[in-house]
Amino acid sequence: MSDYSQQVALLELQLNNDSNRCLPAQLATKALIKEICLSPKPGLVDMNNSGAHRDMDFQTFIQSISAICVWFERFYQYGKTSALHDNNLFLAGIRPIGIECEQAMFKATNQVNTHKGGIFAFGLLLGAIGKLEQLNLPINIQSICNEVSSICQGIVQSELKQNNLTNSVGEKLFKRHNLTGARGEAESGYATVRNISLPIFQQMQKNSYDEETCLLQAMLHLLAFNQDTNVVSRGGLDGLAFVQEQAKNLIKQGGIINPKVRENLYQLDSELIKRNLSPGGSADLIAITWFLSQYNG
Ligand SMILES: CC(C)(COP(=O)(O)OP(=O)(O)OC[C@H]1O[C@@H](n2cnc3c(N)ncnc32)[C@H](O[C@H]2O[C@H](COP(=O)(O)OP(=O)(O)OP(=O)(O)O)[C@@H](O)[C@H]2O)[C@@H]1O)[C@@H](O)C(=O)NCCC(=O)NCCS
Ligand SMILES: Nc1ncnc2[nH]cnc12
Repeated sequence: MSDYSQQVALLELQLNNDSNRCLPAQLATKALIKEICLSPKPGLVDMNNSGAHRDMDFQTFIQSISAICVWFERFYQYGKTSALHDNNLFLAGIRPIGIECEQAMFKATNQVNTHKGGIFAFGLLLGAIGKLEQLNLPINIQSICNEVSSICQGIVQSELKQNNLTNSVGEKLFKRHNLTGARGEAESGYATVRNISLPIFQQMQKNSYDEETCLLQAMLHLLAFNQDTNVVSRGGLDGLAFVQEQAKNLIKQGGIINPKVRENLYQLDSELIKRNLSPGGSADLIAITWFLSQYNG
């Protein structure tokens, strides 16, 4: 068994052993476990190092997952009980749960932001699945993503274009560079995942590569194409262009199935650490890629 599979199995036992929890909540927890274990992830926290982060490490992420996974059931149940609400009301109702979950994360990590983007995304995905289930509608990649997109319809317009007041990282970057970040990705129904990383992940699976290799290849494509506001907040648009160019170069060489590229990933990790660049948004999308792959067909 690879280090990745061993660590995933260990953490599954430790963090995901409550069989009373609904399946979507268990899958979301699994997705976060797989993301943190996947290594090497350039600039990000993984099993090898803390990437470009000085305030968090692998253990911080385990504490974070342990604190937030108990909230996943709440998002799903909210989706069921609020299935008949219109989309605006649905979103307004799920946000306080998201904020409470964020607070639980900050408490568990000593105020470090490990999964703010992940909570936002999985809150919406689990809420959408609960709603679909309650309405007896089909549950698959397309229907889940359509539902998140409907729930978030107008969120970029209303929170980034009009009421851009709180000056969160996302709001500042929208003003400066027109980047729509986590909100844009949700409103598009996870277009970057559906159009880029998920097809790559599925193609690799079809070609019988192991899960770790499939996820690393999906990650390379996210690094190459995702407009990651975390990278921009630390390194500006030049930082984003650098990460994307490097990843595109590795893809051109065949990606992760070329053993030389696997080696180069370690070099890219060192380079991003040196430049203080961390693709935290892409980390979330890795987890979402795996999660959605479980709803294929
Ligand atoms: C809507 C919110 C997510 C608001 O947050 P904000 O206005 O800050 O929005 P964004 O910058 O757009 O994104 C927030 C996080 O989303 C991830 N992200 C970034 N780019 C993308 C992208 N293109 N697609 C998808 N997701 C993206 C990213 O999260 C990850 O990185 C974080 C760790 O990185 P780090 O570098 O450590 O970040 P900081 O500590 O902030 O900075 P440093 O000082 O270290 O440099 C980690 O969170 C990852 O998950 C972005 O950070 C949302 O917060 C909100 O409204 N919350 C309320 C709850 C809610 O509404 N929930 C709804 C339903 S549950
Ligand atoms: N592995 C990781 N490293 C840094 N930031 C992240 N945000 C989500 N996952 C992350």
